[in-house]
Amino acid sequence: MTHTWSQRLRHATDRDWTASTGHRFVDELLAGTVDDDVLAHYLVQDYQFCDAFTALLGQACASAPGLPSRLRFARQLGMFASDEDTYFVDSFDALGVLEADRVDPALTAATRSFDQVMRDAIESRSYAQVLAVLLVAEWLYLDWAERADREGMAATRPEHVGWVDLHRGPDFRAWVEWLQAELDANEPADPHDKDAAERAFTRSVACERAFFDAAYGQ
Ligand SMILES: Cc1ncc(CN)c(N)n1
Repeated sequence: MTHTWSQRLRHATDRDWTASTGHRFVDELLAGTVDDDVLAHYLVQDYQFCDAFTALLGQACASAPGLPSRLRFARQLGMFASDEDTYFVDSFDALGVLEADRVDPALTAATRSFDQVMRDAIESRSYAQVLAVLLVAEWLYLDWAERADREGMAATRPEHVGWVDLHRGPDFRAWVEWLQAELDANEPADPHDKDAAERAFTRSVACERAFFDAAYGQ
């Protein structure tokens, strides 16, 4: 069976990928047992992740080869600015997160590393490098959130269920499948660009794992 470029990258990073989708944080989120301090810490860091992530979506829009792709990113940016931001604000309120931690928290090493990966991709302006990082961030999240469909979910609190629901369902799945097809359709002919995109993919998967670890202070 032949595999696409994105499938090969996914298999090459299986160790960090499955450690992320099967992470204790995901187990506890789905079970509804994640400690409030752990969740608050994770969400505070993730809100900062969202800054570079939004810029990355903007760069994808700019680097895309034409209007249909640009419009796809523009739609996703709109969703990100509405539904996802509302989730953060509501969850910060529910968890009693202080204003200073919402706007200017101390960043963990994991957050800084992921931020650097995203900013490197932005600076490259390479469509493949930008897509590689975006695809990991969305595909890996779809993969763990769909555990709720496969295994069921005991969680009921909006802070728990909301984070799962933002990363599953037909619209999010279609977005991830589109990103995957877009990366495969834009595999660079330039070996340096291709190599850099592969490194960006691999670094991103490692960052996802470290990001979950950091929620527990590891
Ligand atoms: C660390 C991380 N990775 C991915 C996602 C999903 N966009 C996220 N919100 N945070």
